[in-house]
Amino acid sequence: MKKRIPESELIINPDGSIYHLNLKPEHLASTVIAVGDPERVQKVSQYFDSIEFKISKREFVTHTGYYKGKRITAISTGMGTDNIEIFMTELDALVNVDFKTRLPKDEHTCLDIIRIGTSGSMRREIPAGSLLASAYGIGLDTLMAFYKTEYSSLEERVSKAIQKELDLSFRPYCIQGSQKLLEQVGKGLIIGNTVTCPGFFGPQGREVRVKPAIPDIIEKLGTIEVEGFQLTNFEMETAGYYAMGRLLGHEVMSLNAIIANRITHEFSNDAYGIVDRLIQQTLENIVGT
Ligand SMILES: O=P(O)(O)O[C@H]1O[C@H](CO)[C@@H](O)[C@H]1O
Ligand SMILES: O=c1cc[nH]c(=O)[nH]1
Repeated sequence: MKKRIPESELIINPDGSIYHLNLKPEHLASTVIAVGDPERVQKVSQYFDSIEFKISKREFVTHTGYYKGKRITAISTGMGTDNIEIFMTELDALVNVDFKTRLPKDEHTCLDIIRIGTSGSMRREIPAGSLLASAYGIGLDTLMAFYKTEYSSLEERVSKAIQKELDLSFRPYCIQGSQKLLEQVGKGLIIGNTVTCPGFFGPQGREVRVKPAIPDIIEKLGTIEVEGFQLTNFEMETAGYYAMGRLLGHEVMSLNAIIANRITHEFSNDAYGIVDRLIQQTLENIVGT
């Protein structure tokens, strides 16, 4: 027997839209481009041939439209995996829950969700200006202490190796992204393994006025190798996307515009240009030209 989801658990606004994203099921395309920065949504939708719908609430700005005949929704999420947990759960509810009966639908709809975000490289050979697709995401946050999922043997071994190397009191999580989308939208990009951090400064080894607890985190993560598996870059959402994608049954791929190199201490003076290149390349790869 399917369980009705109570009003306090799945919150639907009086106009029939979902609580945080402010979207109704008909507003969402089955291909979603997710970006961190609300201003980046327009940077994606400027290339659409037409825009049928726009809305915003909090950090969630949505534009749905058509690119070369393909219906695409571009949405911003803000920063961090806590936002991604909300984003993915509500996105999934829009397609997999009947809002009238509050029951999960009999037939599961799988979304293609592609993150276009910025990131810092932890490898000398991946300079600012590179475009990188994340084969795996490694979460240094604790989101997955609150959900249960299956991990592959490689994912378990990577998590254990990182916990040991950083001497963490909790187990990080390692999750593979969509292999289907890696082939489609990762075409021509560097393939890497992305470390998702619960912060931009201390958790990524940056020191402004406060010394991080693991000041040599970049060097430590750089030495980790599990059967050829190495870590390549830092950001703040990828592992959360991959974990929620696995739990909810969606294809998810994180694409990274590398704007900084943490080894050479370079920060690109053309971050917007790098992101724009990634946006245009991704749109073309989505429509398969
Ligand atoms: O450019 P976005 O997509 O926000 O991604 C990266 O940039 C933010 C930090 O500056 C974090 O969200 C990180 O993941
Ligand atoms: O170094 C970086 C650059 C972008 N985003 C991050 O989280 N880290």
